[in-house]
Amino acid sequence: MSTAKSDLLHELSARGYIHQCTDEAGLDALARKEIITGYIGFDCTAPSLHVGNLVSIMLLRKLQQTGHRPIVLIGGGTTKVGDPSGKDESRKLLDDATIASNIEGIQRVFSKFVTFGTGDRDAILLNNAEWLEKLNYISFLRDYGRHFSVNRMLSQDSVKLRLDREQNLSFIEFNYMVLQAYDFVELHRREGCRLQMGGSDQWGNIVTGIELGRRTDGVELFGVTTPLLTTASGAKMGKTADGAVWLNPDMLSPYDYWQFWRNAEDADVPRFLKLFTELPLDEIDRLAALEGAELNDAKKILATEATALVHGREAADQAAETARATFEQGQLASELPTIEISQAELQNGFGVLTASVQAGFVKSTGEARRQVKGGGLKVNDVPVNDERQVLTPADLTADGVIKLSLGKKRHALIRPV
Ligand SMILES: Nc1ncnc2c1ncn2[C@@H]1O[C@H](COP(=O)(O)OP(=O)(O)OP(=O)(O)O)[C@@H](O)[C@H]1O
Ligand SMILES: N[C@@H](Cc1ccc(O)cc1)C(=O)O
Repeated sequence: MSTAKSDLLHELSARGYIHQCTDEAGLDALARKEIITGYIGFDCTAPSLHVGNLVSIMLLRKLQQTGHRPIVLIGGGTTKVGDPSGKDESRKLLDDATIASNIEGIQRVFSKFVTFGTGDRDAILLNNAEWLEKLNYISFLRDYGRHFSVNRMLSQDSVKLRLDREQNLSFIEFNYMVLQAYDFVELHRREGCRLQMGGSDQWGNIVTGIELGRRTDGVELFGVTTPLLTTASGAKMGKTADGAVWLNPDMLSPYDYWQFWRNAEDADVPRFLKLFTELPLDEIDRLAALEGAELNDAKKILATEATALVHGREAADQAAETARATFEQGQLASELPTIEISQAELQNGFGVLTASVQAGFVKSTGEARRQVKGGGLKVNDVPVNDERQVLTPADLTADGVIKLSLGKKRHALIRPV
C-alpha cells in the first residue's frame, strides 16, 4: 500500500508481508495515533515452529520495531481442539503431556525476535488455556454462541472446503473459530489488543473475532494476514521432501538451516530477502538484480542473514564458513553433521544404506536403495554403485572420517569412536 503513512503499514507493505487487511486506512490512522497491541496465535502441534511460521514471527518483530506492542499467544487451549483451516483432514488430538512439551519447545524461539518485558512496547507471552479451559459451556453458549450465525460459519473456507469435498469435519473442529474469535475479544479486554495477524488461512478466524468484538463489546478490531508462502515451484514453504524446516537447533542444525536458504530457487531470492532478512531495501534491490553465478552470492547472503536471525550471528557465520570449506575448498569441515559408529562396526563393514538413514538423508533403507540406483549417494565423493557396499577402515580419509554425500548438497561425516 503505497499510500501508507504509518511506519508500521509502510514497512509491512514495502517488504511484502501483507496479503489482506480488514481496514488498511483505519489501521494506518490508528498506528499513527497510538501504540497498537497486536497478537498472533501459535498452536502447539509440534515441538518446534518451522520456516512457514517465520513470516508470522517476523510480523511480530516488525510490529515492535515500528513502535508497537506484540503479544505472542500460545494456543495451549486451542491445540486441544485443532484448527481445520487449510487442512484436508482432522488433526490427531494431542494429549496434555505432548502439548506441554511442545509449548516448552515452541516458546524459546520468540525471544530471538521480540523483546519481552513490562514496558509499553515490550512483548508479552500468554497462553489461551488460561481462559479457554475455564469456560462454562452453558454460559459460554448463552453469552457468545448466540452471536455466531451457523449460516455464516458454513460459508468460511475452513468449513466450506471440507463440506464441498465431502470430507469429514467434526463438531469439535467446527468450534475452533468460535474459540479463536473469543481469544481476540479476551485479549482486547485484558490487554487492549486491537490487531490480530496470521497466515492467509487464518482470515476467516480473524474476521470472526472482529465481528464478535463488535457485537459483544462494540469495539473496532483489525486484522492483517500474510501471504501463505510457497516456493517458486509451488511447494508450501517450510516443507521439504525430508520434512519441515524447523527453527529449533535440536531439530535442525544451524548448518542445515543455512543450507535450506542457500538452496532457494532463483526466483524466490528477492522475496525471501525482503521477508526474512533485515537488509535495507536498496541493498536487496541490488542483490536481486544479480544473475548467474553472482546470484549464488545473493543466496549466501540470504542464508547467512536468515540464519543469524534464528540462530545468532556466530552460528550463521560458522555455517557459512563450513559450507565454504566443504564446497569451495573440498575440505572436510568439522561442523558437518557427524555420525559416530564404533570401531568394531567399521571393522565388520558398515552398510552404506544404513549409514545414509543414520545421516538423516533418507527415512528408510528402501529409499536409500533408490538413491544408490539413481547414482545420488557418494562415499568420499565417489558414487556408490552397489547397494551392498560397506564402509571399512580403508575408507577413512586423512582426517579420520568418511564423507557420505547425497547429491551435491547434503553431506555427513562418519567417525569411528
Ligand atoms: N508457508 C507458509 N507461509 C505463511 N504462513 C504459514 C506457512 N506455513 C504455515 N504458516 C502459518 O503458520 C500457521 C500454523 O501453521 P500450520 O500448523 O497450519 O502449518 P503447518 O505446520 O505447515 O501444518 P500442516 O503441514 O499440517 O499444514 C498457519 O496457520 C499459517 O498461518
Ligand atoms: N489457529 C491458529 C493458531 C491460533 C490460536 C489461537 C488464536 O487466538 C489465534 C491463532 C493456527 O492454526 O495457526
